[in-house]
Amino acid sequence: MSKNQQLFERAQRHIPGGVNSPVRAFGSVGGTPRFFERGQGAYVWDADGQRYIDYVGSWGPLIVGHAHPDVLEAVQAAAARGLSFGAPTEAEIELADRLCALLPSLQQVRLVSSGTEATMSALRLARGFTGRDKIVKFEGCYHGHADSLLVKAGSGLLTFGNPSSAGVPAAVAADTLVLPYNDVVQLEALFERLGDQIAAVIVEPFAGNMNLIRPSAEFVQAMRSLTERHGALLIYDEVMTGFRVGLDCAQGLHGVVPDLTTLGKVVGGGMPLAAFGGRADVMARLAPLGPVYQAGTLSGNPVAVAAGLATLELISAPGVFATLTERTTLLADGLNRLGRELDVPFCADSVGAMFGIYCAERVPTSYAEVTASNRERFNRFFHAMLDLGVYLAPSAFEAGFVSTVHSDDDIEATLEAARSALRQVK
Ligand SMILES: NCC(=O)CCC(=O)O
Repeated sequence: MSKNQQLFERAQRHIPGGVNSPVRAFGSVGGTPRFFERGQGAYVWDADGQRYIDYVGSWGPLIVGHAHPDVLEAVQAAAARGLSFGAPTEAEIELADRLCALLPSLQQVRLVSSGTEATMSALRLARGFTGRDKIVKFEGCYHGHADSLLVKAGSGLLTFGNPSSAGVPAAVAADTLVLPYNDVVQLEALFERLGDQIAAVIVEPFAGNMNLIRPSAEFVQAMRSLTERHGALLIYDEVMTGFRVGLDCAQGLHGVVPDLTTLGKVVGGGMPLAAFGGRADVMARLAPLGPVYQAGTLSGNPVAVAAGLATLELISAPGVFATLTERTTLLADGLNRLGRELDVPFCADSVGAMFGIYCAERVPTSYAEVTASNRERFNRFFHAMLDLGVYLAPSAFEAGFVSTVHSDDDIEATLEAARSALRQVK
């Protein structure tokens, strides 16, 4: 038995499924999850000493790669001053100032510890602000694991074929209205019918939890104008896209000013940190100013804030995002070329430093199209790549991530591996 297999056996004794988050299990691709011992730059090493080029990056946060010296130094210095105070610190102000400077839609921001907390809190705030109960989400979008959002959700729910979680009271789910992503006609019809009861529309502005799906310009425009017209809030869930698709996030690329934004992953640089923020009049409804309660012992944790600040500093340097975007495009273009060359229904797409790989003839634009892709071929491709030293997300429904330390050589090696993998799975 390999060390990975031994660890997996051991893990399953006291940890359900052997993992602390379902997407880590190789539940849909099969086989043994890799147990990582170390990460450096663009690479990770598993318990058997195998090295992989890593395109998961802890599911998004590691935009400057593993163990970046600047991030480590900031974290170590902060840790030496104390792990947590449960009281305000100056560094929190710095991070809030920085986020508000980077995103014009943020007038005020509150720090929390996970993306789930950010979306859950933003929704409660939207409901408290509007005095309305209903929310609109889109099929295949994943906004963390708060009850009201686990309805027709993407990520692990889609991967494991259980898109609406058990344990969510029917009464809670009843206030979550779910529509197909990119369907303007249905969105207009819903607002026509129930517009005065809808507190908010929450959306992944590029869907990254059902692989990578782009919104159409009409869809983006409709979400903004309909919410505005009907007194509902538009929540851009940028936990994944924030500082990942660009320094001005998806909202910058769309030219949209949402009412509220949620952030996570990159803002914490690999530490548990997330945020939600937006219009000052809305944020003023939060306790201790207003009646909407939201709290956290570790919110704005100084060690996490240090990691976030150091990461944002690194990616704010001139040219960083241009290079990141170029490299990610190089990867997607190369994968598209291989699909054509080898005559396999296989293609890719990318936005900023985020990419999608599809075992399909062309890039899907909807949940229906993406779920019609060839999952069985993806699973074999995943394993072939893993054997060749490339770590992709173990699911046909998750986006991939490139970091600032993936070199042109890494991309080239990945494309070489993909050529051989595609030949195997053809
Ligand atoms: N798309 C998956 C995630 O973004 C979150 C990772 C997790 O659920 O562990």
